[in-house]
Parts: sequence; structure tokens; C-alpha cells
Amino acid sequence: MAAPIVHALRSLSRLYRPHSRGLSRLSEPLESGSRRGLFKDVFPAESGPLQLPELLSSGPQTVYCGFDPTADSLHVGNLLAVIGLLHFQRAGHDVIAVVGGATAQIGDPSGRSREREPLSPERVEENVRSIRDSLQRLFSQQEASAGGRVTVLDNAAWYRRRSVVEFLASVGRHFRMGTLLGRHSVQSRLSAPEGMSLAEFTYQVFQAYDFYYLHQKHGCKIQLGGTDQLGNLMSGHDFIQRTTGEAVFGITIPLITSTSGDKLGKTAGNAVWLNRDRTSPFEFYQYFVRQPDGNVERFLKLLTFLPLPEIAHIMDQHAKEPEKRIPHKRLAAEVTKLVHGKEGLESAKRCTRALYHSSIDALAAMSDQELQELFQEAPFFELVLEPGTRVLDACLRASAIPEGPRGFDILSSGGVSFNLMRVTNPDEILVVGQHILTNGLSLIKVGKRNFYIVKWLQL
Ligand SMILES: Nc1ncnc2c1ncn2[C@@H]1O[C@H](COP(=O)(O)OP(=O)(O)OP(=O)(O)O)[C@@H](O)[C@H]1O
Ligand SMILES: N[C@@H](Cc1ccc(O)cc1)C(=O)O
Repeated sequence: MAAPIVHALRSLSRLYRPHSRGLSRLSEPLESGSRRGLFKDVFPAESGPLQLPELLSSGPQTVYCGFDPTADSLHVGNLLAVIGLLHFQRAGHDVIAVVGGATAQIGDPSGRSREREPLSPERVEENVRSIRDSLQRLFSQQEASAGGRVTVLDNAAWYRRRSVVEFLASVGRHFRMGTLLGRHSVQSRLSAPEGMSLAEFTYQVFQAYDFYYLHQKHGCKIQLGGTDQLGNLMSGHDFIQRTTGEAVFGITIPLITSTSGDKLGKTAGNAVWLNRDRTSPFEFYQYFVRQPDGNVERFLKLLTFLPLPEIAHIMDQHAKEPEKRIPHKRLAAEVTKLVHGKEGLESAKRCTRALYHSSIDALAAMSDQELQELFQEAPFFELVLEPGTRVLDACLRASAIPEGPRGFDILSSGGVSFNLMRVTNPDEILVVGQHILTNGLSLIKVGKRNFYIVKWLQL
């Protein structure tokens, strides 16, 4: 049986006291990550915390983390794991992000009370494509000047060539049932009424094999994962040690939770997505601006690369002028830039100015996509602009008001605005620069929250 978890883990925060000296640039991410609260525990404990900094100092290592494509986008919880990889990559280590095209079809039971709905191979393939793109975008958005290599791999690639019989005979024989059964992810499910399927039970063997495969092919000796992944990290460690005798390590990162304490992610249905078509840069930015005061320092440490003294300075400013929400805005700006790039951050700020500060200039600078993202539920129309089109005609053509006297009344009583400016004369002719923005758009608002977007096409 594997050693009980309490003895098998070592908390990195106890290892790195505030004034301990770093070993070298290569081992620095472990130390700074632990100070930031990003790296929580290391496995195995007995030799791990002592050997791991030495291993890192001895030369560039390969560090990996896996992401199951059970949706077509990553989310903010996964971002923490990506940031963990980036800390290593920036220090000069090579990193591998594995997209679990194979493992997503099995379904990781870790942290779940029920089995996942099966996904068709076609759906998984689509998700793999989207997540691979997203990971590549995230990594390429970094200043690539220094740092190690980044590779994105799909684990379906190394299972495609294997038969079940051969896999069980060569890999399965190295796993002890007692150890597998003892894992928390298995125990918690076995005691639940629905139990656990054989497929889910074998999940940890596949993740362990991934680690082994990357160890053999890429010299990978370190795997990162959320604390929910601990059992899977241990299985990989045990398998590699048993078959190669080499020392490998697992490092856990803390789980980001919602204000109600649930793990932020797909299962809880509270994910904040990294793909723009699921969560727009504006919503993403606002999610961080709205964080409660109690979260913001921790998130600055976890989700940004700002040096700790700078974060301390930002928090001092906050203590003096809390109404300015300086750390919240800085957090939102840094994370939005990391995920959506400079352009995404500008878009988020433009949308914020347009919506919360009624800025016509910001509205005029917005693209069709931004407007649609901002007013997600708003119907979008492409209409031909005929000479002499009146405010009333525009409202009717966009179905913003009902036909007949009721629509006329809504307009003349001031219930309608064009580009955030109220109109009261139904016969007013549309003017470019006023009713129609220089980008050819009109944002028609009826009542408090009904928006209609018109893109005017010239004849
Ligand atoms: N809220 C979170 N905080 C920190 N890490 C997370 C969070 N959610 C996922 N991770 C980590 O991201 C990595 C990839 O997770 P993956 O996408 O496979 O599953 P997931 O998002 O946890 O999905 P599900 O919610 O369906 O279980 C894992 O190491 C996982 O622990
Ligand atoms: N099991 C991980 C994802 C993963 C997949 C394959 C791996 O090799 C590693 C990790 C999760 O669900 O969060």
C-alpha cells in the first residue's frame, strides 16, 4: 500500500521560509511559487522537498500538466495550472501541456461524486482542437525572449497504437489493486450509492502511464496538478519508480473556489471560460474587477506575474484608498492581458467605458463582435441605409418598438435612445455621427434594458 497521504506530502510553504535563499534561477520557480501560494505540496515527501530543488538546479527539466478536453474551452481554474507551467518555462525549463484526447473519453473520477456523461469521439476531437489552440495562444502570448520550450501534445497519440490486451499485460501488471483502491478518488466513489465504473477506476493507470511515457520520451520528471489530482500524481510516481528506479515528483497547486466554496470548473457549472465566445474579454475583466476584497491579494499572487513587493505596494494603496479598487482593476487588467492579449484588454476597457461610463467615443470605436459580446442577448440587424430614414423607421425595421400608435408613443415619450442619447422626435432623420456611429453602428435602447444593434449597410 502507498504511504498514507499525511506522511507522503510535504508542504512547500514550510520548506521555504520568507528569508530562505534561492538555489539558482532554475530552482527559483519552486521557491517563488511556494511563496505566492501557487505550489502547495510536493510528492514524495521523504526525499522530495530536498531533492526537487537540487534536480531543478542541476539543469533544465521537463515539467508537464494535463487538461482533459471535456469542454471546448479551458477555464480560470485550469489557468492556474497553465500559470504554474509558465513559472517553470520562464525560468528556463521545458514544459509540456497534455490535452487528454484519450483520458477525456474515460473520465477522471477525481473530485466528482458521479460519473461523467460519455462524450462521443467526434466531440472530444473538436474539444481537443479548441483546447490545443487555446493553450498555444496562451503560451505564444508570453514574451518568448527567454525561457524553455513549450510543447502541446494529445495523449490519444500514444494510445492509438496500443491494444487493450498488450496494455494490460505490459502496464497493468505493475499496479497493485490495494494501492489503487486506497486512493481518495476511488474510496469516495465506492462509498457512494452509484459506485464507480471499471473505466473510471482505471483512469489513474492511464494518467500514470502518460507520466511514464513523457518520462521515457521527453525526460519529464515533474508533473503539476490541482490538489484533486494528488492520487493520479502518486500513481505516476509509483509506476515510474517501480519500473525505472528514477526519482520523479508531483507538485500540487491549490484549487480556486467560488465565493460559495465550490471548485471553480466545469463540474460545478460555475466556470469562467478562457474562450472568447464563451466568456467575452469584457465579462472576464469584470469577473476580476468584482472580486471581493478578501480574494484580491491572493489572486494577484496566483494569477499574475507581478513581483511580490509590487503586490504589497498595490495592497498598501488599497488600504489608503479602498474606493478606487486599485488591486481589483490591476488584477483584472493583468489576467485579461494574459488570456486575451493587449487587444482583448483594450476591448474589455472599451466595453467598460461604453457600458458604465456611457462613453460615445468608446462605443464608436467598438467592433461588431464587441458590441455583440457586450449586449449578448441583443438582436443584431444588418439594414440598408436609405436616404431620409427616420428614427421611427429605424426602430420599426429593427423590431425595437411595436407597429402603430403604441410604438409611436414609446418613442415620443422618451423611451428610446440612439447610441446612449435619448430621442423624442419620431420623424428625426438619421444622421451619421449622431444616430449612426462612425463605425456604421446604431445601438438602440428601449426602456431600461432592451438593446438592439443595427449595422447600417450603404447603398
Ligand atoms: N478550480 C481550479 N483551481 C485550480 N486548478 C484547477 C481547477 N479546476 C481544474 N484545475 C486543474 O486543471 C487541470 C486540468 O483540469 P481538467 O480540465 O482536466 O478538469 P477540471 O476543469 O477539473 O474539470 P471538471 O470540473 O470537469 O472536473 C488539473 O490539474 C486540475 O486540477
Ligand atoms: N486528470 C486530469 C487531466 C490530465 C489528463 C492526462 C494527464 O496525463 C494528466 C492530467 C484532470 O482531469 O484534471
